[in-house]
Amino acid sequence: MDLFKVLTIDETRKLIDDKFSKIMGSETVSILECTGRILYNNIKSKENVPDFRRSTVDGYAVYSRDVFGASETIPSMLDYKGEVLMGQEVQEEINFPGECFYVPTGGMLPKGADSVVMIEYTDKLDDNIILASKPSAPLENVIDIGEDIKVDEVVIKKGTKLRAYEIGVLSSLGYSVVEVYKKPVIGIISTGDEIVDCDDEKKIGQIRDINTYLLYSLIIESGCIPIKFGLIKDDYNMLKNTFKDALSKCDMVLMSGGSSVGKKDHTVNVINSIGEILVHGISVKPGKPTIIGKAENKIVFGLPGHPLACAVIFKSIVKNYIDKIMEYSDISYPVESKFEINYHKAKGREEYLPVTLHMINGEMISKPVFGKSGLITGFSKAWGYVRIDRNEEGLKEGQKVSVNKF
Ligand SMILES: Nc1nc2c(c(=O)[nH]1)N[C@H]1C(S)=C(S)[C@@H](COP(=O)(O)OP(=O)(O)OC[C@H]3O[C@@H](n4cnc5c(N)ncnc54)[C@H](O)[C@@H]3O)O[C@H]1N2
Ligand code: MOO
Repeated sequence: MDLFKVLTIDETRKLIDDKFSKIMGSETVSILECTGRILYNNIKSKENVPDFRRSTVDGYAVYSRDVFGASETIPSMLDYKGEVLMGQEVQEEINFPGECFYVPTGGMLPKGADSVVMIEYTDKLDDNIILASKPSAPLENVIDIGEDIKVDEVVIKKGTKLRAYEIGVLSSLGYSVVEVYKKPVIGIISTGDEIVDCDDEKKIGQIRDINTYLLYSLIIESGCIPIKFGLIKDDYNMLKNTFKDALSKCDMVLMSGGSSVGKKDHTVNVINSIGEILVHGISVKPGKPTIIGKAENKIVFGLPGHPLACAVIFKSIVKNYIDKIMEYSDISYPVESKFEINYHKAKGREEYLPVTLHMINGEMISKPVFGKSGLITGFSKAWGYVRIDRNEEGLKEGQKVSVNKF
């Protein structure tokens, strides 16, 4: 396959969709361990929440018609029938006209009561008579049966990423465990004679490994399990053996470096020796010399060595595939801003430009962070990125742009 017969990002995503149909299986995990996991099935409620009428205040449970028109000058006179105890079913009921029950916040309303008058608006005339000086409408200060969740309602949809709020819903419905997608296991192989590990001694001409750690973190952020297969020298056999090992242990493999056309760029040959190359070159800046292959029915990515290019391809292509196999759609809401300067780019490549955001005179302004894709600080200094379409020639000063968080 010729290098740089490039596909667009959209064509690349479509090709991945066509060639790979894998969907992850499920596992059951405790709700204490499921933050950020993707839900495998719809969660349907077997019950109403709450399943009894509950007071939201400390006060007197009444029939609203009994306090209609009550005021400080002409209070409604109510017969006190007793007290509701927390956590207990109330057997008694109140009768019209004029009966009431004391009810604490969260307590069950007796039958016949549809409203609660807050204690602040009542006076105890004697042991049997309560005066209410304020009206209380039907269901005022009350959570009705099924007001939160109705029986048979789908409360959380399959494919939802579980947050604290969904976990609260699960516990309210009596789920202590939940079925979620298994985390994809992703292998990372970094290649290059010049790369040393971050705590190794470094000589002139060598650089510390960034991509292993960058990818490791991006994989965790994306809800997957990373496995490091180490730093491999530019040696075909060593790379092939490590690649085989990674394929046997992982759902997908990411190789960083060696994706271009240099003499020591072995990634293409190694993938070809076991599987096939599907893409070599994407029209995106940075990240053009990306490789996508298929080996043992698994997807394999050859990511560019330049750290920013490696991150852009992860975010735009790899993450898209990860979401797909967990049937998750990541909806992110960009921040709208005005671009600070005129910025020129060549037509033909989609570009991911890192930017910072600034509130200036009440307007959100985005400023580009310039830097080559071999520099790591481009994204660490930035808040997010602006995606510039491949057919655009750049951005104009003052142009409205959407900034996505990185
Ligand atoms: N003749 C051409 N040369 C290059 C082209 C091209 O089109 N024609 N494309 C350039 C672009 S764009 C990129 S991106 C790089 C991609 O190169 P490779 O994927 O083959 O990566 P390497 O050559 O191995 O490394 C490139 C660069 O990145 C550094 N690197 C590699 N791995 C790591 C790591 N784990 N952590 C930190 N930095 C890493 C490496 O030292 C190199 O400086 O190719 C251009 N060349
Ligand atoms: O992908 Mo390269 O990083 O455009 O520098």
